[in-house]
Amino acid sequence: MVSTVNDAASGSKVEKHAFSDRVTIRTILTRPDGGVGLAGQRVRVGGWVKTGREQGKGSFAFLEVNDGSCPANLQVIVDASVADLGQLVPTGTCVSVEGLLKNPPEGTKQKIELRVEKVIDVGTVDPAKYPIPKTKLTLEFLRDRIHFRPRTNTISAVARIRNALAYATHTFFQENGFLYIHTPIITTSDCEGAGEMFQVTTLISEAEKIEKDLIKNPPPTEADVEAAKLVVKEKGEAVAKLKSEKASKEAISASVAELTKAKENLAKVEERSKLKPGIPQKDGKIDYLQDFFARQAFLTVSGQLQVETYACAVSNVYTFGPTFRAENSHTSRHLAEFWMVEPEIAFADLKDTYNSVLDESYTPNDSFWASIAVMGSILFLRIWGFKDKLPFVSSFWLLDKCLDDMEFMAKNYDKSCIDRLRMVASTAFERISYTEAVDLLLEAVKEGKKFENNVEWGIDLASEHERYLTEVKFQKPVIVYNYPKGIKAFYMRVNDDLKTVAAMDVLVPKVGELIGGSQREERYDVIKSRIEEMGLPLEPYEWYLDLRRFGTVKHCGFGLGFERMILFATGIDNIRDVIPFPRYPGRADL
Ligand SMILES: NC(=O)C[C@H](N)C(=O)O
Repeated sequence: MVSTVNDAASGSKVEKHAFSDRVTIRTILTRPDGGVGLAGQRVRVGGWVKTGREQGKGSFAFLEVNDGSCPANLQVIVDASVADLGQLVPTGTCVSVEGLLKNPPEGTKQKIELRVEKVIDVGTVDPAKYPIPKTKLTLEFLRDRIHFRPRTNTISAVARIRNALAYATHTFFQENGFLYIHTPIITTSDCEGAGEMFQVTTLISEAEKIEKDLIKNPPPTEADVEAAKLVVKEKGEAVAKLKSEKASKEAISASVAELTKAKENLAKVEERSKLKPGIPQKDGKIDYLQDFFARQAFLTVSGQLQVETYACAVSNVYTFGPTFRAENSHTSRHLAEFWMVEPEIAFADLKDTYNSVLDESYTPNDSFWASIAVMGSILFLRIWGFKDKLPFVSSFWLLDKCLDDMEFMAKNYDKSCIDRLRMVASTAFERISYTEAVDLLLEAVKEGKKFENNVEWGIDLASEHERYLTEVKFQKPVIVYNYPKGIKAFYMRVNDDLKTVAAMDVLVPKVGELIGGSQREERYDVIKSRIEEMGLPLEPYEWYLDLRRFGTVKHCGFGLGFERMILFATGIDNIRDVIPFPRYPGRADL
């Protein structure tokens, strides 16, 4: 039995995994001594062979085994007397083995290796057929083998970083008194009013079912219905006759039973005779009353509107979940399904004093800065003047939790990713109004900078504009605020100039827009006319208007694109590679 074993010499022990009889490779290799102090201990490990080779004329084999608990592989040595080596060496083979940890001979790169005494289980691989046989494969190639890509160094590192950032997000909000609200995935309101929603309906599958059924069992004809009606009539008359003849109770109830059966049959025949192929229509339009929810429903584009109902009741809330946009975007920064962190705070407004709040030379050095989700919150707190509530801890969350993965990213994808995290943590963010941003872009154009998209006041900034501001002009995160109301959503608070809204976007190097937020319009009359002005129907937003009719409160919130934060942290170029199962036009594998 392999369990925790004490090493008397060093006092160190290797921890057994809580839910299996193995130890994770992480517990061996990520110790400060690299595992040296564990020599002599007996352990069981399980994992997948990254590379394997037979040595010494087939007398033993070296296997590099990885179990996903850390980026590093454990070197495993198996003698030919212990197992069939040919079965163990192909890349992708799964092995569960038991043996003794040993210090390898001087001069080798490993600090500790496992000498196998017993092979417990093998999940074999036919190398000629294994879809990801080589170790260096492009990320594009891996997108076509989505079920195997977690076995690669990059995708497993991304998974660990993603996990750490999700943990950081919840930790930050939990430690700062926010309630996590599970907003619905299926919704009947279009938060952004942009009509980019995926519809949720059973009308199509129901119609297909009916069509198939009607082919198999053709619907009853009018004559069938008449015949069934006739049977009911006859059975009814039979009952009446028996009753008038004062027949026995038994005879009457038998006859009533037959009548009931005939009536049931008629109901069925009538029901089936109404079945029509195709989507149900009424007055020339699709009849959503017959849909699953008896109305049109969609996948959410944002949890904001619903989370506002909780902000307007329990004050500090956040939601963190998947959101969906049916936007035909083929860029490296858009997904049809992505995760968003959305805090919402009541009793908060865009303070006139925020200048002074931001100008304070606060140099944060806390773990939460490493999670950019949290960076957003800190920004939020800074912008809205809650600076005294900033958390203070001594190290970077991501560098604390996943230093080895971050080093892997720095080595293979983006040399500057770790420095970028540090920079964001220690630099005061630039803060400019939209009008100033447009002026700066126009200035750049004058000086010869070429943009594909025309620059003028009133445009929605394109990603090339955003990246110019954050990467070239300021070379640090930039908060752009007070956007023209014409390009922003109906719920944003109209500023006194009546031309702009109290919105802010946070632009960061590498990704451009990371966060979009705003103060919400709390004035009933203003928001009602904004909805109308934008040509949106009032009826679906009546409940939202109620929040302003009854006990309205100033409140603010933002949405942070979780995958964009991972792009920012890792330096990976394409957003499709930082979500486990990317969905984009033309693709929804698994
Ligand atoms: N919660 C937010 O402010 C995010 C916003 N609803 C968006 O989707 O951009």
